[in-house]
Amino acid sequence: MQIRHFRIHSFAISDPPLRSSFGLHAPLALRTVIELESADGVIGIAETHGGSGPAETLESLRPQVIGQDASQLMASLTALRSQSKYRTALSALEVAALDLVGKTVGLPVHALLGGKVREEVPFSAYAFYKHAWGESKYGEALTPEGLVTQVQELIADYGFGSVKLKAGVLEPDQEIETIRLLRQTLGPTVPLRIDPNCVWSVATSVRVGKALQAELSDGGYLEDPAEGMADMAAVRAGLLAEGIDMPLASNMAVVSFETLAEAHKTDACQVVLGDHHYWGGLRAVAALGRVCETLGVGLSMHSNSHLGVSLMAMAHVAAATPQLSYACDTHYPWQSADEEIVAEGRIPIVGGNVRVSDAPGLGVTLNYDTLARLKERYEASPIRARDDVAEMHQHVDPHWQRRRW
Ligand SMILES: O=C([O-])C(=O)C[C@H](O)[C@@H](O)C(=O)[O-]
Ligand SMILES: [Mg+2]
Repeated sequence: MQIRHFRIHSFAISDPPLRSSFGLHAPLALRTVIELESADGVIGIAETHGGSGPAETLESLRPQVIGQDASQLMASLTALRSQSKYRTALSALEVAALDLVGKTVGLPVHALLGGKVREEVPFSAYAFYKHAWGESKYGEALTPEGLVTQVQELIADYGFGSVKLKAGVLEPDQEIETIRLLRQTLGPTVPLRIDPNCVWSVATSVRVGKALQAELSDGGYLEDPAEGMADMAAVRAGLLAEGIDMPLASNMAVVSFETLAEAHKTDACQVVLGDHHYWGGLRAVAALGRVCETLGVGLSMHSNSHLGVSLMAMAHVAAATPQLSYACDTHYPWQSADEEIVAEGRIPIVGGNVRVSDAPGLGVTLNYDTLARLKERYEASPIRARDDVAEMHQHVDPHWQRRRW
């Protein structure tokens, strides 16, 4: 399993005009796929964040990757683990190495992680306020009613059993109304979660939590309402003082084992959104499950605009992590079917679930024609990093600034 070739592919995929408190998604989202090829010609793959920064960090590790045995690669890179700038690159290398090992020995990645405790991994509908332009089949959603229509369409297409609202876009009262309308429309049993990406003050966060006490209970949560550990802890304390034991979830204050330890001291986070792309890989997320169990904290999963290699890697680790207590996030429905780089085709989401593959490795391989097309798009575009503010300035409001409510 000696690694002979290390290929790094930067590419761009279409992305609809989705809104968040950070601004507006650009028409192109950047991704990277890596390939590790062994002396026997077996290829392990992984998908990670895109643009020049991630590609350069991966490139800088080439001398430490070439010539290593794939089964020992992560051990050989141990010294870099403590440096946060390498965490995303190490995560991608770990996934690709596990895929290579799995494809060589004939075992699926979930088996290499200790075995699957579930065949199907639940994912949540990820609803966004959205503009009309672009080629997405989902139309404009800039009102509570528009958002509910979008969610109904997502559920009709994928059967999702829970819903996340990307908030921090409209006035908080309109977002409260959106969640209430979702509850009325979807009935009492669909868990709802709301994530304004830290754009609310402590007082607003507590006010929204109080207003949505009923709607966000029973499997829902309030995700990253306020910025930083101290404010998250203050929101928690404020809600408890009102007699509201609503879980706060986080992928912004809690981004590592170190920050989880800090959050635990102040009760700032009751649900961690793990993400193998930046927590250190699939085994780090599996370990996170153990830590969450020990701390009495729930586990969910964060996503970003992604394709099937990333989605299937999430499915493998989620299948092998007994502590997963919430449906995972995924942006997958926002990506175009004709841009899927997985040769086996688009990963089905049925009944809100992804069935984890039992084929060797991740169970997916690359469609090199599609990858070549998406790489050409990357080369032809000047975009090398995500900039949602610039998109807002260009397409919505030249004076837009991130609002703090
Ligand atoms: O839960 C989250 O914070 C995310 O999913 C982060 C993403 O970047 C999301 O805000 C987006 O796609 O705009
Ligand atoms: Mg979030």
